[in-house]
Amino acid sequence: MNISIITVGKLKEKYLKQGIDEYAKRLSAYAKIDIIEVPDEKAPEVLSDAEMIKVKEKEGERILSKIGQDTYVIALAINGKMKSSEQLAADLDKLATYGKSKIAFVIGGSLGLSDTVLRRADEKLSFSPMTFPHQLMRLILVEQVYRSFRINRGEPYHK
Ligand SMILES: C[S@@+](CC[C@H](N)C(=O)[O-])C[C@H]1O[C@@H](n2cnc3c(N)ncnc32)[C@H](O)[C@@H]1O
Repeated sequence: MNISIITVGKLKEKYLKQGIDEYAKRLSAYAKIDIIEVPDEKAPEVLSDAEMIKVKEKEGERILSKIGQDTYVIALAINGKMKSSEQLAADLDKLATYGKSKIAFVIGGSLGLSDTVLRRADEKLSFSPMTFPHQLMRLILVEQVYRSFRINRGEPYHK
């Protein structure tokens, strides 16, 4: 399975980078993993609604340029569907069974994902009704994807 994680902006914090690298390394034993960073759109602190939409759409175009037509897209969205780890694992297994071998997880920038990206998504996945910083979300996601593969292989993993 080819898993890509598409994110907006450069990861700056060293402690997050170390965690993500560690889980990406572990995950690479089970799947081909690519973490793709697209540039964030520079914007002032305070934005009108219209400016916010414009920023998200620009970042969205960059995200979509990294996604092939045959890729199954899972957008991370606060108001998406919540799943247990076992459910995520089962769903990834099902996708592989039905020949969907390219999966892209998409994480928005600080303003979130554009409507165009959300429309392209095959599903929207929520990790909770709380808002996480997009860079921390990367770490949480890569750990959960790793956990999914361990669950699907029936390998022990601390609960
Ligand atoms: C700082 S959040 C953006 C907040 C923005 N106000 C919104 O509602 O999308 C950045 C990105 O992290 C991801 N994210 C943050 N919290 C999440 C959660 N609880 N579940 C799923 N994705 C989340 C989403 O992809 C979001 O676009």
